[in-house]
Amino acid sequence: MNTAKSKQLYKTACGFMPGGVNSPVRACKAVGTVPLFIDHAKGSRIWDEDGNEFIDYVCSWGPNILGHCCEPVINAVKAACDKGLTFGACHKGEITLAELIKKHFPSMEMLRLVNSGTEAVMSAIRAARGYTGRDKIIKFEGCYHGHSDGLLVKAGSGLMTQAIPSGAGVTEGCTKDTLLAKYNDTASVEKLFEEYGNEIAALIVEPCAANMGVVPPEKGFLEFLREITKNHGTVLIFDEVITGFRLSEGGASKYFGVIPDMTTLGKIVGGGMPLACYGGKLEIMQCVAPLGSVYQAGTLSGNPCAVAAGIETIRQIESIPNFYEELNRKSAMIENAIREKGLNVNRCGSLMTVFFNDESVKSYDEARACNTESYGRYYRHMLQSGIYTAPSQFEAMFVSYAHSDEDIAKTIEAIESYR
Ligand SMILES: Cc1ncc(COP(=O)(O)O)c(C=O)c1O
Ligand SMILES: N[C@H](C=O)CCC(=O)O
Repeated sequence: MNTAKSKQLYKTACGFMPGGVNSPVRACKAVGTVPLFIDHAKGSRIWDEDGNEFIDYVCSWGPNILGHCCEPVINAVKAACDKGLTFGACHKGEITLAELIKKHFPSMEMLRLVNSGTEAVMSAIRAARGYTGRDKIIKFEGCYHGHSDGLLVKAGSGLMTQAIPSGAGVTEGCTKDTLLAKYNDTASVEKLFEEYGNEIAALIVEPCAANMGVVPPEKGFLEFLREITKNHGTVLIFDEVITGFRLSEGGASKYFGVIPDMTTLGKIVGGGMPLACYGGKLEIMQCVAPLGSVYQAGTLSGNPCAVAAGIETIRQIESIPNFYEELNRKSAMIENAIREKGLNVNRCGSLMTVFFNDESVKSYDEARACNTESYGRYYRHMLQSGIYTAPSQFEAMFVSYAHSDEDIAKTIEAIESYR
């Protein structure tokens, strides 16, 4: 495979951007390659600057559940662009999108549109603190909730890939109220509530962890979190930036049947544009300015072009019969091929990760114990076979509706030929 142009572009990019990238997970150091520079994409496929074609399972880290360049979404964005890129003022689309979100996430009684998952989570936590008048929060090791200061402690995603335990540049003051629990370990949560019970404003969790690789919640874990937070007056926040509109149209909350107090959404809800949101119980959201004194704002929040992409993406999902069943069917075929190869895999709906570990992975420690060199070898093999997957052991593989049976067959062939 010729990647000369990507290599040259990468060299140039390194002179302008840290590590040549605008988000660390894109750097491919962990898998022993340089990043591919993407020229264009369509459906299930992406093409790099050297003209190489790949079946894409990164899907922009989740948003492209309909595949790339879904025509109705592109047309909706074009129409919105024609009317103006940004107003910094109210417009009808915001209401339409909010209605659609609330229809599928009824526990988001009121919500606010923002520009990124990081902002959504940061704002949800601020609202929870304002509402409860408490300072402390619980997060789980290996969960990633964006790059706001207080959450960069034993976080997943790029921090796990680069083995950064807690981000430099984050003051002790910012993280002193962040308590750490272990995913799928109820005792670790109980211990924190015994010690800090009435000081804990919020517990935030990825309801299906996908930033230490995919680690689904064990049976009863989310129900336990619901119960213990309720008993202590702590706000339960489901960070559904990845799982929202992915596991079901009502996200992980509907999929697992557990209702949080607050939810954060990103990725799919913006249809590939910079848009995210947070919301939840009315009495919590009423604390947000201008109704209340929890301040949160954004020049580009509710951007009309991003809102148009979000609306059309949700409408497309709604209009396709058996949408999630189809995603599940295709994902199960890939999962089976990985298992038949004797490799370890975790799957939840259309999210999955091949783990290079002999044991099944249920926790951050088990994920960390994986052989990342072997993952790198697997990644390079898949890439050479025309399959583009996450360049890190600690990320998810995303299956989209645009992946055809032929794509799946080609992917399975690539898995089967892995030695
Ligand atoms: C679960 C989760 N929460 C929050 C974020 C932060 O979102 P963003 O990258 O849009 O800031 C991400 C991904 O980046 C995520 O996977
Ligand atoms: N794991 C991250 C989000 O899901 C990947 C996106 C990024 O940080 O660039």
